[in-house]
Amino acid sequence: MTGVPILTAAQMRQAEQAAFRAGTDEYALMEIAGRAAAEIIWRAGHRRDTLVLCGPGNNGGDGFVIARLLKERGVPVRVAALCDSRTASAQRARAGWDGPVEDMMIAAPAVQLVDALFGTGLSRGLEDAVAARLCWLAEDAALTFAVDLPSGVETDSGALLSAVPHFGLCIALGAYKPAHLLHPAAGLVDRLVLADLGIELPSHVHRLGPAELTAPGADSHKYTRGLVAVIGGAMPGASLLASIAAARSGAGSVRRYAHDLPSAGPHAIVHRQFDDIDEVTGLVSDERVGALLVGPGLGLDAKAAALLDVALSSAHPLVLDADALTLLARKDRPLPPDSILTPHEGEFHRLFGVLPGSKIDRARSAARSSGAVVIYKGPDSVIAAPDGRVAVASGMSSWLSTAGTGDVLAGLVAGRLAVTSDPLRAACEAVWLHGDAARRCGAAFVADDLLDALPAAIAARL
Ligand SMILES: NC(=O)C1=CN([C@@H]2O[C@H](COP(=O)(O)OP(=O)(O)OC[C@H]3O[C@@H](n4cnc5c(N)ncnc54)[C@H](OP(=O)(O)O)[C@@H]3O)[C@@H](O)[C@H]2O)[C@H](O)CC1
Ligand SMILES: [K+]
Repeated sequence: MTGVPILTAAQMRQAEQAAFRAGTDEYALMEIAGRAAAEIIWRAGHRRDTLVLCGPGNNGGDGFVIARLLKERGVPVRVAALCDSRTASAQRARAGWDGPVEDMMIAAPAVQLVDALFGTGLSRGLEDAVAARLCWLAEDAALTFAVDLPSGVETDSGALLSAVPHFGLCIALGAYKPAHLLHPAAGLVDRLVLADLGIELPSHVHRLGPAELTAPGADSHKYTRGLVAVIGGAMPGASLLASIAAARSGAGSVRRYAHDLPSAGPHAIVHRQFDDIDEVTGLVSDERVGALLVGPGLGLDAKAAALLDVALSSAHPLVLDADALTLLARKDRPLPPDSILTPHEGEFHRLFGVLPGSKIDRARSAARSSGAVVIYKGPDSVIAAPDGRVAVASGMSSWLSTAGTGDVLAGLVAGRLAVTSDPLRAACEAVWLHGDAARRCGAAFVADDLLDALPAAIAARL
C-alpha cells in the first residue's frame, strides 16, 4: 500500500526508542525536529513579530529550538512558557534560548503564533484558562502554526479534549498521527505539512496515496478488463449513476439488472429488465462477473431483501452499499470472499454497533469481523482490510456531501474491483479517483458531474 505512514502516540514513542537504541541521540532528534519545523515556518510565514508557546514536555522543547533558529534568521521572536520544562531534552533546548521566557497567561499576542504546548504526550484536556488563552492568542494572530499537533487534540482519535483554535498550518513531525487526518481535529487545520525526521516508521496504517493505474494491455478485451453487474431497485437513478461510474472506472463491461429501462444513455451499459427474482438469479450467474454491486436505490422492502439474498447466494465478490447495508444488518449471512462494504456513519452503526476506539480502530474491527474490506465513509474516509491494513483519506472536497455521490463511489469501487480483483487496492483506487474527480469539478457540482470528470482523473494516474 502506498502513502505516508500514520502512527499512534505509542507507536511514535516505540519508533523514537528504536532510533535511540540504534544510536540516535535524544537531543539531536529534537534539534532535527525543531530545525525542520523552523524551516517550514520560515518559508510559510512572515518575518514579523512571532510568539512561540512552549509546554512542559518535548513539544515545548521543539518550540525552544524553533524560537532560537527563527531568531537566528532575524525574525523578531518572543517565547512564552506554560511552566518549567520537565524533560532533559526540553531543558537543554530551553537553555539554548538566549532571550526572556514570558508567562503564557499574560503574554501579549503577536502576528505569528507557534503552538508548541503539547504534542503526542497530551494526556487530558488543557485547563480551561490555558485553552482559552491559547484560543485568544490564536484569534489575534494573522498566521498560526501547530508544532506536531494542535494542543488539545487527542493524538490517536482526533477528538478535542478541550477548546482548540483553528490553525493555518500544522507541522507533523516524523509521521502523520491519526488526529492529522481524522475529524474533528483534522477540520481545524487548513494545511498539513510533514517534516521528515529520518527515523524508520513501520505501520500498517497509511494516508491514502495517489492511485497507481495501468492502461489495458494490447490484447485485452471487454471481459478480461472486468465485468461489473449492478442490481437496481426502487430508485433507478441511483443504480444508473453507479453503473455509469463503473463503466467509466476502466472496467470492460457493465450490466445493469433492474425493473426499469433508462430513457437515456450511455448506451455502452447493457440493461436487462426483470420482473421476478428468479430471473435475476439466472442473470447474475455468469461466472465472468468480477464484481456485483447491490445497494444504490435498492429500497428496504421484501423485494429488496430478496435481491440482496440473490447477491449473497452468488459467489461473486460483492460491493454492498446504501440500502443493502441496512438490510444486511438484519441478516446473519457470511459475505463472499473479496467483498467490499461502503457504510457511512449511520450505516456503520447499524451494521457493527458501537465499537470502541478511533475511527481507524472501528473500521479495522469491522473489516476483521465481516471478512470484507470496509470503506467507512465521511469527511475522513477510512479503508480497512480484514488483515489489518488501513488507508485514511482526508482533505476531500466538502462539496461531495451531496445526493448521489455515494452511488458514484459505489460504482467506481465495483469497477475497480472487477479490474483488479483486489478489494483493498480497488477500494483505495476508487476513493482516490472519487476525491480527484470532485477536486476537478470545483464547487457546487452534482453527482452526475463527477462521472464526466472520471476519465481525466484516471488519465492523470496512468
Ligand atoms: N516523535 C519524534 O520523533 C519526536 C518528537 N518530539 C516531540 O516530542 C513530542 C512529545 O513529547 P512528550 O514530552 O512526550 O509530550 P508533550 O510535549 O506533548 O507533553 C507531555 C507533558 O505534558 C504534560 N501534560 C499532558 N497533558 C497535559 C495537560 N492537559 N495539561 C498540562 N500538562 C499536561 C505531561 O505530564 P503528565 O501530567 O501527563 O504526566 C508531560 O509532562 C512530540 O509531539 C514532538 O513534538 C521530539 O522533539 C523529537 C522527535
Ligand atoms: K502543539
